[in-house]
Amino acid sequence: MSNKNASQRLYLGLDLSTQQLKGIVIDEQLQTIAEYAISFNDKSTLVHHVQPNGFIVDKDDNRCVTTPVYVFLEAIDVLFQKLRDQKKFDLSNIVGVSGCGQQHGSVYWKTSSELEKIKNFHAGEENVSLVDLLQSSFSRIDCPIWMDSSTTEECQILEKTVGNAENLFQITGSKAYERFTGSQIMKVARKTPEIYAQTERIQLISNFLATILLGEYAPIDLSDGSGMNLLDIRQHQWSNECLNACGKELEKKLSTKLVYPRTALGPIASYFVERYGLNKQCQVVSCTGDNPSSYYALASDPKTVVISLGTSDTVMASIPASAMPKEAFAGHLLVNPLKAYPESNLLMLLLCFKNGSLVRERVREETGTKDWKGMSELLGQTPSANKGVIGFFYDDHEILPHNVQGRFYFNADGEQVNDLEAASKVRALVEGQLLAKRLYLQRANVDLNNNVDQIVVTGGASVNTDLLQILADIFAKPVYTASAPNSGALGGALRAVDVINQKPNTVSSTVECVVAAKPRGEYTSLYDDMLNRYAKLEDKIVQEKKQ
Ligand SMILES: Nc1ncnc2c1ncn2[C@@H]1O[C@H](COP(=O)(O)OP(=O)(O)O)[C@@H](O)[C@H]1O
Ligand SMILES: O=C(CO)[C@@H](O)[C@H](O)COP(=O)(O)O
Repeated sequence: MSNKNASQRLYLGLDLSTQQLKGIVIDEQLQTIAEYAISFNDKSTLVHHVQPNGFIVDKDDNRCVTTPVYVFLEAIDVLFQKLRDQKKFDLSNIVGVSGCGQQHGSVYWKTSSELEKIKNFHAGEENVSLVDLLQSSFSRIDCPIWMDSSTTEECQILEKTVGNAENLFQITGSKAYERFTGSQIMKVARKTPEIYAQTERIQLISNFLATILLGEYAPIDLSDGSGMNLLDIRQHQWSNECLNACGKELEKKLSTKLVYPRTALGPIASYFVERYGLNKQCQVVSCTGDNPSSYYALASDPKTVVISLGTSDTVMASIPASAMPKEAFAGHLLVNPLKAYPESNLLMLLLCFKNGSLVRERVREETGTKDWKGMSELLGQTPSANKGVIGFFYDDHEILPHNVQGRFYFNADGEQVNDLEAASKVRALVEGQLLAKRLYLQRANVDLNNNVDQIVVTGGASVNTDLLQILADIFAKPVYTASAPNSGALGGALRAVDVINQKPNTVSSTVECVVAAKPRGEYTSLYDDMLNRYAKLEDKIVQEKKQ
């Protein structure tokens, strides 16, 4: 163990995301010491609870999408085993741990009694796993995740109960969205009242992660809590109106306490000390949503737009609370993890596009390309703006625009066509996905000319420099990437650094980013025109869907 250093102070960040659990260990200088990813679809690592994609699409209703809680639990054990078995550093040097989770998903606890076994775990029980210890803890095993879009009826009820969509937006920062936890909970309460009654605690995936690390129920954090349609984002409290609409005595099931993303919760559970060698002094810091966590890591100032190209594609920006629009828009406002409103008067804008990496993978396969390099070669065969061809790829019910599904291809004359040849299809996909990001930022009144200096890109696809060049050209802004693409996990590690070292509440640690693509001026007006055509064609698709 040559690299071990007894005085080293290390910080662990975790990201319990859609397809994997990621972990990153950094030192006091914010340098990466180690990175790990446990894929939910990898049979060689998740022996008992592997899932083909990390999630299950219901065969009778493809709008219902869940992940068994055991997948999360096994992945946590496997990640800590990997940490224990590596020889790079000593786990007892980890002084703080925090993390994040895919947003909106919910975990249903029947009882906390078995959590005691994690908190007060005794050596000698080494062979039991988290799944073994928590066998009777859950009132339902399948956790609805953010890809679920089965709660349209519940969304309508929620909006109606508070008056209308506009009112819900003014209270919670979002109109009703199917994946938001409020309507998901309402569905459990309406369709399976016996399960709702048996449920003692409902958690987001982020505070579920903190709960396992602590060995006791951890509170929901305000930034991730903003993705539930249940929180009053100005008051930083639950909205009683929304709670009452979604379930009986819901506050009790969610916990009254809400915390800011930088809150020390207590020491790590003895399970992790006894089994994996963590230090019993290691502190657990509150966990948040993967998007706020990435934003925390990468947004050095409010003029940075962060784009995550993961399973979903997301766009994040800061907007002053005073500029909160009077009219609801298609996007979400969250309690800002950087500088929490009202101190700094900033909210975090989040735009989420459901059809992200999985559609890019599918189109790559459809066009006969084996890998991302092959896809780049196809991209190289067509010019910027694709000779006027535009495509919309909503394989799954999209979020932006809301609930539209299908593929729509248009030629340079704006006529709909049945299919596109391979090279044109690949470019239509990439340009269409990236144009949508600019369009929805504009629709959310973000002034790209005056209020945005740079774009920082993260997530699995952020290593693809061809995508980043197109992004720079479409936005006419420089595009940066961080050295570690797993910024959600990194944000967790950085929050642990900030909390353990008690950095002032308004300054957060951020990582250095390097320029990955510069905008090429000759394409700016081409993409400005394309954006106008894209917006009109999208309107047409949405209007036709309504008829
Ligand atoms: N070179 C690449 N080009 C484009 N996409 C990539 C590349 N490498 C990985 N990806 C995509 O990254 C995705 C995973 O991103 P990630 O941010 O880790 O997802 P999540 O956090 O949602 O689990 C994969 O689905 C894959 O399609
Ligand atoms: O629903 C949203 C945000 O509103 C998603 O962004 C989830 O948070 C999942 O994130 P990834 O696993 O795609 O990073």
